[in-house]
Amino acid sequence: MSIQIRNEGEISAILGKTPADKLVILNFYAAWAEPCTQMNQVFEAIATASPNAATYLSIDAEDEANASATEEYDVSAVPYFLFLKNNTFLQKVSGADPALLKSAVEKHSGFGTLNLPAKQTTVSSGSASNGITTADGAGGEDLVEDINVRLGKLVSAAPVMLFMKGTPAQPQCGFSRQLVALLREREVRYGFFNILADDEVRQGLKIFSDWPTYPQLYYQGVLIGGLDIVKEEFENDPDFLRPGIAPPPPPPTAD
Ligand SMILES: N[C@@H](CCC(=O)N[C@@H](CS)C(=O)NCC(=O)O)C(=O)O
Repeated sequence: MSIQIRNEGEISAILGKTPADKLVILNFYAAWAEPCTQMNQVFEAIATASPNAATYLSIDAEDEANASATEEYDVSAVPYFLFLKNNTFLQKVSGADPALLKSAVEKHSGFGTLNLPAKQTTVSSGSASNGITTADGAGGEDLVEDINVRLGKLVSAAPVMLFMKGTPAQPQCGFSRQLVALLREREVRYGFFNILADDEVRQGLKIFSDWPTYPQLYYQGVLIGGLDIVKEEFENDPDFLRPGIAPPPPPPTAD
């Protein structure tokens, strides 16, 4: 079984007492992201099949207590696996790719071939980005359709979804930083997508939602707006986005 990390200090303590030749694998995940659920199962299956091959750490990338770790290890998307030995970076595996994760463990642990149940090593049909599994577009009309299908899934990936520049732990723009601070202040739980890591989403969502800028906040797949709108909503309604209470309808257009 992997070790569930509760704060950044636990990672340092474990790294500090791990022998120099032993592999350490950090699994950064988000609870709301379906590809993370799948990869968490693969991670646990590997840890169970080969408990001595590595020290296996599971880290909730959205937990405030782990914010400095996600910053230090530059986690901009989940699932995200980091391979370390003697505190030195060896490899990262980003996205939901069970076969790649398995082969990276085999390569760096020196423990040979891992025997896992077949279903644990099947690569899903899509590629993963920012924690969301996407369809592989074939081109032309199919591709356009796939982008819209993908965006439709993305905006509903969590009840409250924030599309931002950077991550909550490391916002890359003042507007995104302010919106993260507002949500944190109001204790709103949300999923996030770093649009700087995916230009297709960055440009596509502007058209899809007819909103030209970031951040963009969605509630149950419906656009609420950018920073100015969300700020206004919080000022006008103390219950805005409070769990169990629906927000007012979204504004018709960006100005
Ligand atoms: N007043 C806007 C500010 C947001 C904004 O102007 N964002 C710009 C700069 S970070 C943006 O996203 N530009 C489009 C882009 O970078 O793709 C709001 O309420 O959200």
